[in-house]
Amino acid sequence: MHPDATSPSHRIARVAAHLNPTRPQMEEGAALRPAACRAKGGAPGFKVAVVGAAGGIGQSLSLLMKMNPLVSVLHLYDVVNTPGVTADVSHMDTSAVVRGFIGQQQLEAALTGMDLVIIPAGLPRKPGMTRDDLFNKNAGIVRSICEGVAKSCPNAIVNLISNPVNSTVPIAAEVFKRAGTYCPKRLLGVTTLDVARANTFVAEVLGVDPREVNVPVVGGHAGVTILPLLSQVSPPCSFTPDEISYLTNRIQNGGTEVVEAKAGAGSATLSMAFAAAKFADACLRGMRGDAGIVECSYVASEVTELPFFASKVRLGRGGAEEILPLGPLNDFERAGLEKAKKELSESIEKGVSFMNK
Ligand SMILES: NC(=O)c1ccc[n+]([C@@H]2O[C@H](COP(=O)([O-])OP(=O)(O)OC[C@H]3O[C@@H](n4cnc5c(N)ncnc54)[C@H](O)[C@@H]3O)[C@@H](O)[C@H]2O)c1
Ligand SMILES: O=C(O)C[C@H](O)C(=O)O
Repeated sequence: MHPDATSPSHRIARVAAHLNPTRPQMEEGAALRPAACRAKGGAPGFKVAVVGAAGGIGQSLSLLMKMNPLVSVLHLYDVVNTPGVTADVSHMDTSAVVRGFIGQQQLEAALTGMDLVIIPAGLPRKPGMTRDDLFNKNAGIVRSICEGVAKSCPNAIVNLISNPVNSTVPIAAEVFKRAGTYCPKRLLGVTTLDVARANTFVAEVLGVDPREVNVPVVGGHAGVTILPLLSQVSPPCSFTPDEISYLTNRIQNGGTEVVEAKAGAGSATLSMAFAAAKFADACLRGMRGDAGIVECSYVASEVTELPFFASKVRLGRGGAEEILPLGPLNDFERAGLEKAKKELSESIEKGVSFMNK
């Protein structure tokens, strides 16, 4: 260590370097290092990147991940506005060291060494659009980010949020296959918001606390592909046919409900950040070796004849260690499953074809 390294003037110089937003590190790709003022690198925990960190989901998600005690290093990457988000989040007095990265030339630095990469990058819907209408813009964004993952942190677990999830997960799988880094267990499409909505709406109907309710939601993440299994709600309960129809419709259209309420200002961001943080926390606990961590996720699967499907998965050190079976379905759910599979199959094919063009 330099003899003056711990002197007050040396420490102040390093703090000042951080506070100058035009300092050379940012241009050279070395990133914001607010915590470099003191050696904090010893804190145990995982290295997590949020890609799309300056967006509606990304900002709240960055805040929530900074609050997670399992995170020791938090990298925030976006193509715009990361310095401000990074400076802001880095002032939270929690232990994770926060570093910011901006622009394609810093993607590699942002991803190198990461254990978990959470991707909420890409355009959100406006009223009148389907998630599939985002395909043309978001497919390329997801491809380039996943190429970065394959190159810089091929062993990281990926939580993919960008829509249309039913197609972006197959795109990511193709990118990793081409790079020779594909491990199906490590690629997880985030469908936790469907479960959060299902728990909320079911709890409203039952008149109980949503935290006591767990509704498996299987299939995919768009319209009829979102299939809540209301016959398998925990704790066990029953619904009238009207309640089943109301709940299924509301859960399948929860995203559209928010898009319409926001009236052109985007889609779900706050509830999504909450759901993504919950899912990431479950992944991190699994990676740490905790037992019995089960969440729904859209993954490579043999639960149906389709190559990807959302269902309950057991999370472990390597990601989705086990894909759990669907369990017994009633007639209504079996009919829903057939509709879901038809649409899912087209969305999966669309993602794979995009990569084969
Ligand atoms: N899986 C889900 O349940 C779910 C829920 C809500 C939203 N979403 C999806 O998440 C995505 C983001 O939504 P949002 O509301 O945060 O949108 P947003 O527009 O507010 O933010 C997106 C961010 O991505 C960034 N970005 C664009 N291209 C990028 C790239 N190549 N690399 C890194 N960052 C890039 C943008 O600069 C922006 O900051 C959308 O596709 C949306 O449909 C998914
Ligand atoms: O509905 C959207 O477009 C965003 C997201 O997929 C959601 O379910 O809220």
